[in-house]
Amino acid sequence: MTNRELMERAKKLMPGGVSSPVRAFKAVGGEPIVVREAKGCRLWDVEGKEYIDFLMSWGPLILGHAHPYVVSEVERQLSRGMSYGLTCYEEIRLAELVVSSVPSVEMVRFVSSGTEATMSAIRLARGYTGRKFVVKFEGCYHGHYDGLLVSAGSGVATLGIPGTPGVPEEIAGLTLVLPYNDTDAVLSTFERYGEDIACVIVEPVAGNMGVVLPSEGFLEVLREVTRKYGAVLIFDEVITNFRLSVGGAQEYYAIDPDITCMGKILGGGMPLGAYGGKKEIMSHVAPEGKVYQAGTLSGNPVSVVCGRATLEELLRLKPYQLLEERTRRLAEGISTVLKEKGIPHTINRIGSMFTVFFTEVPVTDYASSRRSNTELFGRFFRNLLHHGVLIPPSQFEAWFLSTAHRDEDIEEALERIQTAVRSL
Ligand SMILES: Cc1ncc(COP(=O)(O)O)c(C=O)c1O
Ligand SMILES: NCC(=O)CCC(=O)O
Repeated sequence: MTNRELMERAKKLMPGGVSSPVRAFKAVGGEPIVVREAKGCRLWDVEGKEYIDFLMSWGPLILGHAHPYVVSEVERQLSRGMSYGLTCYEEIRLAELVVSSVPSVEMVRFVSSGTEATMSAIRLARGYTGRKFVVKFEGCYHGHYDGLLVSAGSGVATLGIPGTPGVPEEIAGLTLVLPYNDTDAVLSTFERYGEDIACVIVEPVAGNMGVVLPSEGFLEVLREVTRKYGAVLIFDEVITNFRLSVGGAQEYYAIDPDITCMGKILGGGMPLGAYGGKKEIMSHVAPEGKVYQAGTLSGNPVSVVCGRATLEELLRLKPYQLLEERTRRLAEGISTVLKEKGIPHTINRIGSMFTVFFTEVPVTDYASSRRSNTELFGRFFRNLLHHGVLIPPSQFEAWFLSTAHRDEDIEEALERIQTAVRSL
């Protein structure tokens, strides 16, 4: 069976042949691949073609695919039951790890995805403050919750979907959208609407307009102004949790948010999300408080074991320095290859995540990231895929490294990328 045959079958059964829009390769063109299996930093499609993987399931797999310890812990759990609908021992173990690792989190509620985490965090912020406005930043993506799809990044940016039919104006109107890194806009918005703002939600390092770092003082201003006006500061760390450091971006930048949204690495590849924060705020969540939020499969035992095993391994390995060095070497190597070919580009990188933008201008917000040459990105993506390198099928996403990407894999990837770029 070929990728094409299977995608044709898939398209008759599922919209676009996918379970999530970004998987359809729409913005980059070419044939989407259908995955057969993956191990470590490598992935194989149904035709048996091998890829060095820098998509890494969009972030969760910081230990690589099918890490032996994680797999053995998950297998052990599988035979003990896949869902109980009651609190289980493994949930408590993961909660303890999260609370001891993430500086601002004193209590945590597990959910099943990043979207559920941000949606629930917004509800909690509104319930806690009794206010309705939400401040978000252009090009940040916080999952597909109605009020957060406004001016969103990721697939919404990639597919150029303006707003989203199905989100009523009345709901979109409660979201105030500001440019990322624009502290003046933040301050003037608070001067005008401050008493009605429930929360600011931000990716402390943006990953969904491509990687964009917070400029100096940006996160500090968010912390100060929300505190001054009694609004809740929500860090969406769905990408950055356990990626920039064990304590995430809040530890990296030493900022103390009120609520943190988690996902991806938290579940180590299984469906799991969480939101957590100060006891003062989390005690408003039902049944302790009145803000309702629930889930049949929330805190699923298999997911929490997968997450627990992943975090244990991260705490044991402390791989952040090594990941940083390897990622730097890869990013610098790509830059050299592109320079040889005379292709203007900007690479934004932090730790083990980065984006190659096809523009010379510094990328500091959504407007500058949109100046990238997406047609060239499409060709770059397709050539890389052809030569066995899998990266996110969008200019507006992050590449991820894992501990399974060894030095020799980085060398091999750079050789493949060089060949791919030469034939651009
Ligand atoms: C920063 C951020 N928040 C939230 C989400 C939503 O998470 P999920 O796709 O698990 O619903 C994502 C990714 O999709 C994300 O990158
Ligand atoms: N950075 C954006 C995502 O991770 C989204 C993945 C998806 O929607 O399938």
